[in-house]
Amino acid sequence: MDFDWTYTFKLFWSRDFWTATLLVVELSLASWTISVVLGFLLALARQSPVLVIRKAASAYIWFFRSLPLLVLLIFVYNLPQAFPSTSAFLSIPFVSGLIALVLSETAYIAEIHRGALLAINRGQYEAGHVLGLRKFGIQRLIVIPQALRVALPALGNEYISIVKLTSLVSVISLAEILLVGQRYYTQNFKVMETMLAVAFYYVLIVTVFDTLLKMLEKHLDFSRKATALSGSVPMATTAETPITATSLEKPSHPAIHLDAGGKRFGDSVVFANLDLTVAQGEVVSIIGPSGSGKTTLIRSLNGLETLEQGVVYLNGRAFLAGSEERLSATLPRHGCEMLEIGMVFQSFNLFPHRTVLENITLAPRYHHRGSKAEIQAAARATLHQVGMLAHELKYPHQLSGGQQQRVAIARALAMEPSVLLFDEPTSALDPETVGEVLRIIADLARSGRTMVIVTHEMKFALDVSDRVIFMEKGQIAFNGSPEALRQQLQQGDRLSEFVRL
Ligand SMILES: Nc1ncnc2c1ncn2[C@@H]1O[C@H](COP(=O)(O)OP(=O)(O)OP(=O)(O)O)[C@@H](O)[C@H]1O
Repeated sequence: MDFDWTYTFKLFWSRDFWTATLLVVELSLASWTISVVLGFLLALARQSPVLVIRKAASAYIWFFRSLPLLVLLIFVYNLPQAFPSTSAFLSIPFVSGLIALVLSETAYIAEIHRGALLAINRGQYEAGHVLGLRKFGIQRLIVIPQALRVALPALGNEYISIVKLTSLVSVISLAEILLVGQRYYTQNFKVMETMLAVAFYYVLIVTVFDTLLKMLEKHLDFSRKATALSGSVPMATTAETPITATSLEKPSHPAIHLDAGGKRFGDSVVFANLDLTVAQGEVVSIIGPSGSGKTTLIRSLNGLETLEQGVVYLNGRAFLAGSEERLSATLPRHGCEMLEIGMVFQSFNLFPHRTVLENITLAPRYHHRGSKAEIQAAARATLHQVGMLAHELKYPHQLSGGQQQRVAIARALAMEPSVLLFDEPTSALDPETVGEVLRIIADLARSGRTMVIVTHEMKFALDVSDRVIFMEKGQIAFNGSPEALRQQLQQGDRLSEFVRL
C-alpha cells in the first residue's frame, strides 16, 4: 500500500491544524452555548399562554429546521450584497458561521429543552408557587436545574453535531480543519494521508468534549449522589421536642374565608356559591367521597386553581378573586400574602435535585429571611421537630414516603405561614408510614395553628379537628364539630353511610 504515514504523523504537529482545531472549538462552543440559552427561551415561548408568541416560536422552529445549514451559511455570508451596512461584521467568516449555526441550532435545541421542560412534574411548579417564588425564581431554582439534567445527554449530542457541522463553514472560507486539509492536499495530492489527519482532529475534539460532558452529567445526576454525613449535626430520628404553639394573636376576623366561591372545569361545575370560613387557630378537616371537590376547594384557597366566582379573604384582607369578579383586577398580585399560606401536597413535591436541608432553606433564602447560618439553624430546628434532622443531607429519593412527607411538612413550616393546607397528606403513603405523618399533623393541630386538612382518614379527622366538613357533589352537606358528627352518625343517613365505608 502506497500510504505516506510519515507525512500523516507530521500533520499531527502542524501549527495550521492546531490553529484550525482551536478555531473549531471556539466556534462550536460559542454556537452551542448561545443556542442552549436562546433555545431555552424559545422553548418557553413555545409553551407561552400568548398565542402569537407560541405561533411565532413554532414558525421559527419549523423554518430553521427545514433550512439546510449550507444554504443558511451562504445566505448569511452574502447578506452584505443586499444590506451593505452589515458587511463590517458579516464579511468575517467566523461571525457569519456563528450566526448561521446559532440560527439553525437554536431551533433544534429548543425542541430538546421543550422535551425536558415537559418532563418536569407540574407539582414542582406548584411547590415553588406555594412557597411564594416568582416565575423567574421557579425557573432558576427549580425547573432549569432539573430540565438541564434531563436535557444534558441530548445537548451533549447536539454539541458533537455542531463540531462536525463546522466543517461546512469551510464553504465561506473559514480556515477550519477541513479547509486546512483541502489546502494541503491540493498542493501535494496526498488526499488519504491528509484526510486521516483531518479525521484525527475532529475525533480528538469530540472525545475530549464528550468526556467532559459525561463528567458534567454525572455531577448533575443527584440520583447517584451518596449522602455525606455531617459530624457537626446532632442526630435525632424522632420528634423529641413538642411542636410549640404559635404566637399568633387571635384577631376577630377569620384566618381564611371563601365567600361565594364558584369553580368549574369547562362545562363541569365542581362547586358554586360555596362559603368556607376557618377561624384563627381552628383545625378544619374536609371529608367526602371521591370527586366531591375537596381538593379543588383547598387548591382554590391559595390560587393553585383559579376560581370563576367568589373572593378569598386572608386574615381579613381580600387575597384572591374569581376571574369573573370585578375585584380580580384590583387585587394586589399575591406576593407576601402567598407566604401566609403553607401547603403540603399528597405527592410531597419535594425538589429532587436538592438535599433535605436545601428543600427547607430554599424559600427562606429566596425571601431573605436572615443570613444563611440563621436560616440553616431554623431549618434544622424544624427538621428536628418532624424527626428528620438525621437525614438533612439526603436527597428525597433516599427517603421513604413517610419521611418525604415529614420533610414536606417542615418545608411548609419554614416560611412560618399563618394557615397550613394539607391536601390528602397520607393518601400516597404505605399503611405503615401513615401513622408517623398523622402524628406530626396532630402535634401541629394541638399547637394552635390554623389548618385545613383534606383527608380520607376518618378517625384522624374526628380526633384532631375542631370542625369537620363533609362535602358531596360540590356542596357542604355537613359542617360541625366532631361531637356533632358523631351524633349525626346515629341517624343512619348518607353521611353515616360514607363514614362507615
Ligand atoms: N384539572 C382538572 N380538569 C378537569 N376536571 C377536573 C380537574 N381537577 C378536578 N377535576 C374534576 O373536578 C371534580 C372534583 O375533583 P376533586 O379532585 O376536587 O375531588 P376530590 O373530592 O378531591 O376527589 P378525591 O378524593 O378523589 O381526590 C372531579 O369531577 C374531577 O374529575
